[in-house]
Amino acid sequence: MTHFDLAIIGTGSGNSLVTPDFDDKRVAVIEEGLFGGTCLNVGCIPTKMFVYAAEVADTIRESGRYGVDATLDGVRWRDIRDRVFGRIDPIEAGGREYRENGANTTAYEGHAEFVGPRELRVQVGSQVQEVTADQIVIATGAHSVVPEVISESGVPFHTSDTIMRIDQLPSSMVILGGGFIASEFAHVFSALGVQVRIVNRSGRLLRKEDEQISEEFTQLAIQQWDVHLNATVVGAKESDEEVALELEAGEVVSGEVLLVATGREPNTLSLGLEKAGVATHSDGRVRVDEFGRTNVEGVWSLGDASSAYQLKHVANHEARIVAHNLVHPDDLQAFDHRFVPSAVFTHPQIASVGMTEADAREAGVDVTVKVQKYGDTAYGWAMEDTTSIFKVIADRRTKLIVGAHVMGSMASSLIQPIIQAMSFGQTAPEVARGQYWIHPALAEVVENALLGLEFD
Ligand SMILES: Cc1cc2nc3c(=O)[nH]c(=O)nc-3n(C[C@H](O)[C@H](O)[C@H](O)COP(=O)(O)OP(=O)(O)OC[C@H]3O[C@@H](n4cnc5c(N)ncnc54)[C@H](O)[C@@H]3O)c2cc1C
Ligand SMILES: NC(=O)c1ccc[n+]([C@@H]2O[C@H](COP(=O)([O-])OP(=O)(O)OC[C@H]3O[C@@H](n4cnc5c(N)ncnc54)[C@H](O)[C@@H]3O)[C@@H](O)[C@H]2O)c1
Repeated sequence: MTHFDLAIIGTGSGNSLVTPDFDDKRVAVIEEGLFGGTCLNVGCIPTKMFVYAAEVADTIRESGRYGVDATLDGVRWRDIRDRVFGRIDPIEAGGREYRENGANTTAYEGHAEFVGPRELRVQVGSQVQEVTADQIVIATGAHSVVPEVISESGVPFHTSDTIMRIDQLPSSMVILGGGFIASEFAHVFSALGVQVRIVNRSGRLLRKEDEQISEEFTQLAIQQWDVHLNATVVGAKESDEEVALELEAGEVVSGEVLLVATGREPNTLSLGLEKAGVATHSDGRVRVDEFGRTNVEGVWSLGDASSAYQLKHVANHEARIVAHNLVHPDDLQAFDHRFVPSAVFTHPQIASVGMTEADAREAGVDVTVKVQKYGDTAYGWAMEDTTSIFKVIADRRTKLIVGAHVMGSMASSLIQPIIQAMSFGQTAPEVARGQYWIHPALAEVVENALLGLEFD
C-alpha cells in the first residue's frame, strides 16, 4: 500500500491538477488509457484538425461562385490522418513520460477502483497495486454509448474513438445519431468524398440547439446528406460488405461503414463508487457541490465524470477550480456555470451561449430578439452568403443579453464578444456602441445583431 497526498484518476483535465502547489508533495496519476484523455487523443483536437482539412476541400469545391475555377483533384486520406496523429501521438507519449518520470508524480497505468473512501485498487497489467491518498480526484471522463440494437446485432461499427484511425475512406457511411459528433463527422467525411447517410431518432438534428438554428441546420443538412429523421432502428445486419440498418418504418439504410454517435455516459460504473460511498446522479454522474466536492470527505470530481456539460472548456475550468480548492480548504472557489458556450464544428458551423428563445420565453424574460443575416453585411456580400444567421436574445427591461445562437462561418469565434458581455454584465447597447467594430469585418454581423434589438 502506497500513500500519497493526492491521487488523480484520469489524465484528461485531471492531468492539469498537478500544479506547482504540489511540488513538494506526492501525487499518484492513474490512467487506464491514453495520457491526455479524450480531447487530445480522440476528441476535440483530432476532430477539428480533420474539420480543417474538410473545410479546405469545401472551399475548393465552392470556389467557382467567386469566379475562381478550381477542381479538387483528390483526397489523400492517409496523409490527412497521419498529419493529425503524427502531431497528437507524440504529445500523448510525452505526457505519459513526463508523469512517469516526474519528481513528485507516480504514474499508474491501469484501471482504478475504490475499495474504501480514500483507498484505491489499481490493476496494472497482472498486478494489483493499492493506493491510499489524503485527497482523490475522480476525473474519469465519459465513453460512447452504443444502443443494444447495434451492440447485440454483431455488425461491425465504429465510434468516435476508432473512426478517425481507419486505413481508407469508405465510399459510404451510415451515421447513427444527430447530435454533436454525428454532425461533425458528417461534415468531415462528406467533404472528403464519402456518401453520408444520417439516421436520427428525433425529427431535427442538433435538437438541443435553439429551435430556429436546429430547424434551419436540419434543412441545410438534408441538402448535403441523406438524412433520415424520426427513424427508430429495429435491426442491423451485415451483407455484401455493407452494414444495413433496418428502420421501424420498413426502410433500410446501408453503408460501407457504420458510425455510432448516440451520446456519451460518464465513466463511473466500474469505479467501485459504492465501496467509497460516493453518491451519483441517476445518469451516472458523480454528485458534486459547487466546489467540486463529493459527499465523501477528501474525494472530488470534475469534467465529464460529474459535470452537466460534456465540454473541454468546462472540464478545464472545473479543473482550475478544484486545483485551487485542493490546497485552499479555507478559501474555496465555486464553479461558474452561468454562461457556458459551445460550438459544433459542422457545416455550417454552429455556436451558442445562454438561453434559447424558447427557454427565455418560458423563463418569463421580456424578450427582444434580432436575427441578423450574415448576407446583409458587407463581409456577407463578399462571401455570397445566403444562409448564415446570428441570433441574439436580450431582456427588454435590463438590456442584458440572455442568449446568442449562431449558424455560419466562424460562428465559434464570432460569438465570443457576446460570451464576454454576458460574463461581465455588459448591456447590449453598451457592447454595440461602446467600442469600435472593424469595418468591414465579419464581426459587423455581431454589431448589427446587437443594434437590431428593440428596447423601450
Ligand atoms: C469526438 C469528440 C469531439 C469532441 N469535441 C469537442 C470540442 O470540440 N470542444 C469541446 O469543448 N469538447 C469536445 N468534446 C468533449 C471533450 O472531449 C470532453 O468534454 C473532455 O475531454 C472531458 O475531459 P475529462 O477530463 O472530463 O475526461 P477525459 O478527457 O475523457 O479523461 C478521462 C480519462 O480517465 C481515464 N479513466 C477513466 N476511468 C478510469 C479508471 N477507472 N482508471 C484509470 N483511468 C480511467 C480515461 O482513460 C481518460 O483518459 C469532444 C468529445 C468527443 C468524443
Ligand atoms: N464541438 C464540441 O464541443 C463537441 C463535439 C463532439 C462531442 N462533444 C460532446 O460530446 C457529447 C456527446 O456527443 P454525441 O454527439 O454522442 O451526443 P449528443 O447528445 O450530442 O447527441 C446524441 C444523439 O444521439 C441520438 N440518440 C441517442 N440515443 C439513441 C438511440 N438509441 N438511437 C438513435 N439515436 C439515439 C440523440 O437523439 C442525439 O441526436 C456532446 O453532447 C458534447 O457535449 C462536443
